[in-house]
Amino acid sequence: MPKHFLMCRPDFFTVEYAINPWMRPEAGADRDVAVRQWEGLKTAYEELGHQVSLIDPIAGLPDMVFAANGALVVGGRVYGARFAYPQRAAEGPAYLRWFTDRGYEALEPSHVNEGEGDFLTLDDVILAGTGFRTDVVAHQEAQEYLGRPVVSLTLVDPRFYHLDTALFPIDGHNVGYYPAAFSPGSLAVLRRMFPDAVIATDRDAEVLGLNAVSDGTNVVINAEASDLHLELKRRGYEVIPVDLSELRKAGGGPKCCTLEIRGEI
Ligand SMILES: NC(=[NH2+])NCCC[C@H](N)C(=O)O
Repeated sequence: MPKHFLMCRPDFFTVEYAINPWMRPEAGADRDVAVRQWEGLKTAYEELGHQVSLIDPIAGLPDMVFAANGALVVGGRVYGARFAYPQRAAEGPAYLRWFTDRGYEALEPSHVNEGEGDFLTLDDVILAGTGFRTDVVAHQEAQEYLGRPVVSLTLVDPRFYHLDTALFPIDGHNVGYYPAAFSPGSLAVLRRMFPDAVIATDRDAEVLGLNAVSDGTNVVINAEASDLHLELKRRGYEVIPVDLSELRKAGGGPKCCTLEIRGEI
């Protein structure tokens, strides 16, 4: 089944502030390299038959490339984002406007939440992260608006500040995740819900290997996550490695650059 993704070209990408432990403004980042790597990701999706729509980047919003944070779209309904840090605040309304301009039904959120960075949608449940960015009350707001069960998971390692840095849906019913990123209670929930999950190693997690995008057959994943590649191949998945090393300097990977639009209007 082809998917529909929203992406944002990193034309204004920089690392000029630090809101997660990956970001080192003094080290900077190369925008041209970032654009080239991002083009590689977009091409990978298109070659797999997925549709990519684009939102115009805005000068002064260097993290806008991380489209996953812009909203959560399920069944054609758009739950808007409200960013935790002022540096990214203007992205929420910009992404929301992209959808309302195209006729989508949308909710302006009352609570802090960073879209698909912290909400990952499976067939029967939405997994929702909290602890660093998204307020747990936003989980309830999303459940009420989208009419899907939302399960809250608490993140405890600041390197894995969004749920999508520590876990990814492999298909509609199973996930891969990094156990050390979760609180003991949340880890017990994951073990109960997903007894057959793919468990990532420290090495996978440290290259943001969990920040992957699967269509149920193909997994688009950071090139360096070699342990995960092997395990996914062993399970019969097609591994599509991408190099997003320049965007990782801002704490992002393939999934961060990708907002899935589920259910057209
Ligand atoms: N979905 C994601 N994990 N996005 C990555 C966002 C990176 C961005 N620099 C931030 O800290 O907000």
